[in-house]
Amino acid sequence: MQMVILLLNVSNLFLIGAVTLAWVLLWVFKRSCISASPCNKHCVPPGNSGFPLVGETLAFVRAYSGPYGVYDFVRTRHRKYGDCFRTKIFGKTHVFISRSKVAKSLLGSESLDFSKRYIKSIGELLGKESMLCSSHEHHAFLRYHVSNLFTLDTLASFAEYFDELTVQILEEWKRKEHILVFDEAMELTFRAICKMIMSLDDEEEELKRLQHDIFLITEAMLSFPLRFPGTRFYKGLKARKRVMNALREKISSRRKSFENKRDFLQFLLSTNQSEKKDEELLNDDQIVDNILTLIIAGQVTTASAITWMVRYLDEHAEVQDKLREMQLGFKYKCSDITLAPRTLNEMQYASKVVKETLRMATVVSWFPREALKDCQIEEFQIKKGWTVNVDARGIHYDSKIYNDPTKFIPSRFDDDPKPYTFLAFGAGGRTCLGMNLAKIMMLVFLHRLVTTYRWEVRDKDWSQEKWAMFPRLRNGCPITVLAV
Ligand code: HEM
Repeated sequence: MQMVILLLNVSNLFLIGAVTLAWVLLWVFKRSCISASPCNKHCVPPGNSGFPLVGETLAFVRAYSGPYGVYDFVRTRHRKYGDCFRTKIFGKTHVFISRSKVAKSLLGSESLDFSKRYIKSIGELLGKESMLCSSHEHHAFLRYHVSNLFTLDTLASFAEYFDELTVQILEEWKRKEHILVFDEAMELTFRAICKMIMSLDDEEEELKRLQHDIFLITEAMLSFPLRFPGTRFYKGLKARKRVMNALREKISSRRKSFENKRDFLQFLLSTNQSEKKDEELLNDDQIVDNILTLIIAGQVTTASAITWMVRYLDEHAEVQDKLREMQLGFKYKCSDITLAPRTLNEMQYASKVVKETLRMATVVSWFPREALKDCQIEEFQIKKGWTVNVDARGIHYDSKIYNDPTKFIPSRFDDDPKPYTFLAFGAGGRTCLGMNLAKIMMLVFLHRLVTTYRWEVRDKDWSQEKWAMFPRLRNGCPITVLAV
C-alpha cells in the first residue's frame, strides 16, 4: 500500500513538474514570438515588458546613472528590435519609434489621438499654467501669447546684448587658469535669458538668488516626489514658491512704477492693459508660470549644446581651423565692435557647425506623446494610455538618413535636411519656441570663441552626467585657452 502511495506521489510530482515546464516553455515561446518575429499586420511593437510590475524600470534607471546616459537604454533595444520597440517603465508601456514618417504624422499636425505627455511632478514644479504641460486647447492659447514675444526686433536686440555679455565673459577667461565650459555657459545663458525676459542684469544679488532657486527646481525634476523636508523634491517646491513670489513682486512694482522697459515682461503687462477682453489675455498665474518655463527650457538645453560644440571642435581640429579662418574674415573679430545681428545670417559655415552639433548632441533625445485612444501607427497597434516616444536621436543617427552618422561633418548640411529628419528643436505645433534664440546664442558664442582663443580640453572623458534631464558631459568640459 505504502509503495502505491509513494508511486502516486512521485507521478504527481512528475505531473506538476511537467505542467510547470510546459507553462514556462509556452511563456518563453510567446515572449520570443512577440519580441522577435516579423510583424505581419497590426501587431504590437516588438519588445520586452520585463518583470511583472517593475517592467524594465531597473534597466532604465541603471542607464540614467551610467556613463553612456539614459539613451543607452533606448540604443540597446533599438539594436535588438529595430526602429520601433515596446517596453514598460514605471508601470507604463512606452513605445520608441525612430521613423521620420512617424515623426511627421505624430508631431506635424499634433494629432488629436495623442497628447503631449509629461511627468506629474515636473508639472507641479513648472506650474499648471506652464505651456510645457498644458492640454491641447489651453496650450494653443498660451503658445500664441508667448510666441508673440519672439519678434525679429527682440531677437536682434537680444543678439547684441548676448554678444556684449559673451565678450565680457570670454575676457575674464584670460585671468582663469581652468575653465569649465558647462558652468560658464550656464551663467551666460541664464543671464541672457533673464535680461531678455525681465531686464535683470545689474541686480547681482537678485540674479544669484534666482539662479540658485532655478537650479534647485531643475534638480528636483528627476527626483522621487517625496514631500518631506530635506528631499530634493521638497527643496524644489520651496524654491518654486520663492521664484513665484519674486516674479509676482516684480509684476507689482512694474505696475506701480510706470517704467517702460523693453523686455518680455513689459510686453505682457502692456497687452494686459490694452482693450482686449480678460479671457483673451494672460493672467498673472499664466505669466509667472511661463516665465519660469522659458528660463528652465532655455538655460540648460543651450548650455549643454554649447558645451558639446566646444568638445566636438576640440576633437576635430580641421573643422576648427577652417571655421576660425572663415570667422576671422568677418569684421567683427575685434571685441570692441558689437556684432550686427544681420551678420549672423552670413556665417554659413558656423551655422552648419551649430546644426551638426545639435544633430550629434540631440539635447532632447525623444518626444513623448500619450495615446488617447486605441490606434495604429504604420504596421503597429497602439493601445490607449501607451506613451509613444518619437526617438529624435535614433533618426539623427540613422545611416539611411545621415552618412557616417557618428562622425562630426558640418558640410553634411550644405543641403537642407529632408523634412522631419532634423529634429533638434522638435517639429509641428510644439516646436521649440526658443529655437532662434538658441541658435543665436550658439552662433555668437562660437564666433567669439574661435576668434578669441584656441583651446585644449584637459579631460577627454566622454562620460555623461548621471541623472541629467538632458545629455551633457559629466566633467563639464574643462579647458585651458590660448589667445589667437
Ligand atoms: C539648444 C537649445 C534648445 C534645444 C535643443 C531645445 C529643444 C526643444 C525641443 C526638442 C522642444 C520640443 C519638445 C517636444 O515636442 O516634446 C522644445 C520645446 C520648447 N522649448 Fe526649447 N530647446 C532649446 C532652447 C530653448 C530656449 C533658449 C528656449 C526659451 C528661452 C526654449 C523654450 C522652449 C519652450 C517654451 C518649449 C515648449 C514649446 C511648446 O510646447 O509649445 N527652448 N525645445
